[in-house]
Amino acid sequence: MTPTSETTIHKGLAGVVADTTKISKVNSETNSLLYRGYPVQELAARCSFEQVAYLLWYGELPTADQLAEFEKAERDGRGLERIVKEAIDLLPTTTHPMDVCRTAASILGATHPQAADNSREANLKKGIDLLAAMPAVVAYDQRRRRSLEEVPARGDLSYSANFLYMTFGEEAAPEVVEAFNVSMILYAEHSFNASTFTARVIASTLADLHSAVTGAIGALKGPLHGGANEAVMHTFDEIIKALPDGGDVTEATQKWLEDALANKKKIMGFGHRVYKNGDSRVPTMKTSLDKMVEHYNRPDLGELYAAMEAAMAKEKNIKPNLDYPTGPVYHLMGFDTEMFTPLFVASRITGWTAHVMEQLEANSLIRPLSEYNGVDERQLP
Ligand SMILES: CC(=O)SCCNC(=O)CCNC(=O)[C@H](O)C(C)(C)COP(=O)(O)OP(=O)(O)OC[C@H]1O[C@@H](n2cnc3c(N)ncnc32)[C@H](O)[C@@H]1OP(=O)(O)O
Ligand SMILES: O=C([O-])CC(=O)C(=O)O
Repeated sequence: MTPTSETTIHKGLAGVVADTTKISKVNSETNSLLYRGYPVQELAARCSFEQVAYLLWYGELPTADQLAEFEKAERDGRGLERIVKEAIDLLPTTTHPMDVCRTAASILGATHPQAADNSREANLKKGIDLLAAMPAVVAYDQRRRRSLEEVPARGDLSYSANFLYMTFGEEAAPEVVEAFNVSMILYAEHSFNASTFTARVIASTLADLHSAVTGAIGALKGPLHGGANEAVMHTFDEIIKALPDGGDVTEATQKWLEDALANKKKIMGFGHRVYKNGDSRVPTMKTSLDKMVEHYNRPDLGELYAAMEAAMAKEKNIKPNLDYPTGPVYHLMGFDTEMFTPLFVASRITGWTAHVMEQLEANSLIRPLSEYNGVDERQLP
């Protein structure tokens, strides 16, 4: 079929249902999100990120024995091979951490013994190896930017506790580990978002899983997608910088927003392609933010968060998405702003790879059509 000017174009594929999935259900009418049928809020309240990763990949929550085996595989894979560290060391510290993650994912693929094997069994192994390695990549990169020595992984800690330990060199408080675990669970999966769809497009050509993940990292980097969690913090920094001593945060935020909207800027951390009445994950993450604001005694950040949310509601009637509360949570934990989206990567590896496996189970090359609107056929001079 050759599209004509009468063909309906679905710009940005908005509203297009491209395939079925059993992995998650995003329901904008009920403002809900299910992973394999379970409400994400319940998973965040009662499960570890490791349990959720297992659920996304295998379709069911693990039994105690299955979880023990799964956790052992994740803990065994925590170290970083020398080649990955050497490659990271070759990159200047001006390199964006998302480029470091993308490079690391590519090297992990180039050196994986089962790289070319696209069986489900091999892809599960590659998935857990990536899940185990990415925290080490992020922690290694964060520390080298601060001229600090690498901290080796601890096999006696959970995924989240070890992630924080490797990054900051000391055990985090239980409430901080809990908030981090919640963020990992909420970021894990969200149906056909741009980076997951990228992974599925790449998988549909029968390329290998690491290629799909590497491409997905590139798609996540943009500020209209995962990069928004960093951008939220840049917004807060700008408002704080412009705030005169003893100035009113609400007024300063309102002014910043009016200027930004007058300049036709998109306000990062707000709006969503699917949810038009608020993101299902925000209330859970906001509760974690409140706990972190209290834990670190930073009511000023809580105030700024509330001021921008209220100003956006007044000016545009647009609600926050998950990146809005997550950015300040990671800031309070001590991560550099540029490390926020790599944290999203570490979590979303689970969703991406679950989708790669699902795509391969009933594959069809993803190749839409385009309507040509360039110059008519003509002769060479
Ligand atoms: C984890 C995630 O990836 S969640 C998304 C993270 N991304 C962001 O936070 C970036 C900021 N948000 C946005 O740019 C958008 O809301 C998107 C890209 C997420 C969704 O966009 P779309 O569904 O394509 O909606 P679209 O951009 O067409 O917006 C519809 C209207 O709302 C406005 N709008 C939407 N979001 C915003 C925003 N954040 N700031 C200002 N205006 C906005 C648009 O300007 C547009 O207005 P118009 O009709 O007057 O032109
Ligand atoms: O679904 C989307 O378009 C973006 C998003 O919230 C996510 O990937 O978590």
